[in-house]
Amino acid sequence: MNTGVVLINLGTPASPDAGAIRAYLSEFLSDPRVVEIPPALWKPILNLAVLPLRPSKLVPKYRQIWMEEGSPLLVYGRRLAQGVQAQLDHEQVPATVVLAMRYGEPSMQQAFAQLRDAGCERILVVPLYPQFAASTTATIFERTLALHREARDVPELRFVKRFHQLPGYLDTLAQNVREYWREHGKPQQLLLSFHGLPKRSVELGDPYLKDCTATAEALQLRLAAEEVSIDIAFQSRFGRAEWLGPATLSVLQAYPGDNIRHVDVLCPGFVADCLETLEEISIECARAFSQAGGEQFRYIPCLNDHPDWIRAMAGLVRQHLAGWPQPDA
Ligand SMILES: C=CC1=C(C)c2cc3[nH]c(cc4nc(cc5[nH]c(cc1n2)c(C)c5CCC(=O)O)C(CCC(=O)O)=C4C)c(C)c3C=C
Ligand SMILES: [Fe+2]
Ligand SMILES: [Fe+2]
Repeated sequence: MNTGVVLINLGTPASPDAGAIRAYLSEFLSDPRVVEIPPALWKPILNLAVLPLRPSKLVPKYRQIWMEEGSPLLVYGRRLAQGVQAQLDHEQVPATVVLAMRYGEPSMQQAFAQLRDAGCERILVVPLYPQFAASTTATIFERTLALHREARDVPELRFVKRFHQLPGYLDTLAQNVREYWREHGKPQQLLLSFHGLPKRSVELGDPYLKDCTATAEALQLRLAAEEVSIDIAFQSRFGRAEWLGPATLSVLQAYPGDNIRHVDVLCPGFVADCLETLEEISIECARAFSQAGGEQFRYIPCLNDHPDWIRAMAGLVRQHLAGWPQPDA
């Protein structure tokens, strides 16, 4: 009997064109786990304002970050899946590793079909989000079950909830920062920028804010000897509701007024670089910081396909596969 592992990230448009971006946003923003406004109110806003207007604004942004092989989120996701497969093969852990996206392609449906065709009767589902939010991780759990709703022969399933305390994740992030500083020198300030969430999600019980705070504290401990001040902020606000704060953009705009003019930004909530890091942080936020009087803005890349991160992810998979008995054992 074979074992499958599916690594799942958010998803990204198939091309940096308005049509593909619209199709992606339509699927993403129609998920009631992502936008928790009653559908009768949200559908008209989505169809009459967001989908007609937002894609054309995003075209130049996606074009700026697009890589030769495709969207960075997908490119790094593929490299991670291939790397984890190679690492597990090397460790003689028998498992088939595939990549899927919650929205767009490669779809979760395709991934589960591929694993079923490979004879996998046990599947480990690994959302690529270190911190748990209902709008990211829970929707993957739900979609997994929904995709098997009609099936007659359902595989055994295990789910990874989060991995913000995984030593390999934290150590590789801290090591990346240390190496960056050794090579380029230290900043006055390190800003940890996490993807934001509506405040209401946390009030309703999402552990996301606690997970982000715990991640920041763990990184702070690992970087204490560097003696660089560390702040935490939340980026990528969407819509009119109140989101977690402080907002990354406002924090950066306020720094020069406090005489902080050399800043490094790290985005520990994203394991792969994407629009939100390469465009929103590295371009938009960098520009705003400079306009506010900042002098040096540096963005430290995500874990992407770092060999230590690939090994850490393979280790996480190994841990979660442990003790899963073969039916004939
Ligand atoms: C209600 C809206 C949104 C919530 C809640 C949200 C949470 C959330 N998102 C990520 C990770 C990513 N988001 C990305 C893009 C993106 N996110 C939203 C909206 C919400 N996100 C939108 C509308 C978009 C598309 C771009 C835009 O219009 O600004 C991406 C990048 C995709 C890419 O193609 O590169 C990622 C990754 C997390 C981790 C999270 C909650 C914790
Ligand atoms: Fe998002
Ligand atoms: Fe954004």
